[in-house]
Amino acid sequence: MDQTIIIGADHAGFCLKENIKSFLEESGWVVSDIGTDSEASVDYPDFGAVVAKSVASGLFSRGILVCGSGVGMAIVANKFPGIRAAVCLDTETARLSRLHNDANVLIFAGRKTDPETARKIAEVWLETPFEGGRHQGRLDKIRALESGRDGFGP
Ligand SMILES: O=C(CO)[C@H](O)[C@H](O)[C@H](O)COP(=O)(O)O
Repeated sequence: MDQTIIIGADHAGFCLKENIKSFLEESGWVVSDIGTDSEASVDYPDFGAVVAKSVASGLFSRGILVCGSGVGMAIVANKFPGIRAAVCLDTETARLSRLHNDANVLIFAGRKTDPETARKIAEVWLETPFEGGRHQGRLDKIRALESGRDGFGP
């Protein structure tokens, strides 16, 4: 698997981002950190968009985002066609987001998840493959929705 990954956070996710970045580097990943670089208040869309665009364009195959609750980053990241971003508060959700959804962006809640739990979640998420099979057809339908080929809407 490609061992490079892009990571970003807002001020509420900064501390957890730093911790996860160290964990990834210790585990042999080459990490591209796009900020933020402190706990000074910033706007999560600025960072979520950079990570999501970098993954959607194929520059990176995986990304990680952190904000306070995970919700803001999820809303931003999932605006980009090709992005399947999952907020994971536990390892089971992380596992399923890979097995069933082929999630390509992992989102943490910096104000809810402790570093030890986050490291376990990241490990499971990075190591679990996509199961394919019946799940591939569902991803194909999401792709069709993104490109307007779904038959719904105006
Ligand atoms: O978007 C969010 C909440 O849905 C994120 O958790 C942000 O990190 C949060 O809104 C930031 O809040 P703050 O009061 O500006 O620190």
